[in-house]
Amino acid sequence: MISDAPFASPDSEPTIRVQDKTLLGFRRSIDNIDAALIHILAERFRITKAVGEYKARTDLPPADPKREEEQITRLRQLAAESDLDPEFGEKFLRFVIDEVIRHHETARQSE
Ligand SMILES: C=C(O[C@@H]1C=C(C(=O)O)C=C[C@H]1O)C(=O)O
Repeated sequence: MISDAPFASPDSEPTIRVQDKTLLGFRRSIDNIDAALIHILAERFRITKAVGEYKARTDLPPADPKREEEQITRLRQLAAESDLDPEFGEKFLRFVIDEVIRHHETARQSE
């Protein structure tokens, strides 16, 4: 629950105060990180769009399972070294790669 009230009423869960300075400080950092993630993802999709167009022009298949496996292995390793759950790292990358392949299939159909 989010509230302006300084105290939680006794029978409810603790409330999050919108002026909580500590929480606001954390959230400013989260806001910057989320913005960076969006910019990084946008750049990645900008380049994979070019890859999709190139593959469609040159009759290459949309997906490259060997390359995906190499990337996933590499990024699982990086995740482990950075204290990020490698399972989560793989799931996230798989989600992104599947979307890229879908775009490549569309590019191929419209070629
Ligand atoms: C971007 C490519 O196309 C696909 C998408 C990949 C990705 O998003 O990392 C990797 C391999 C391919 O299945 C590529 O072949 O490099």
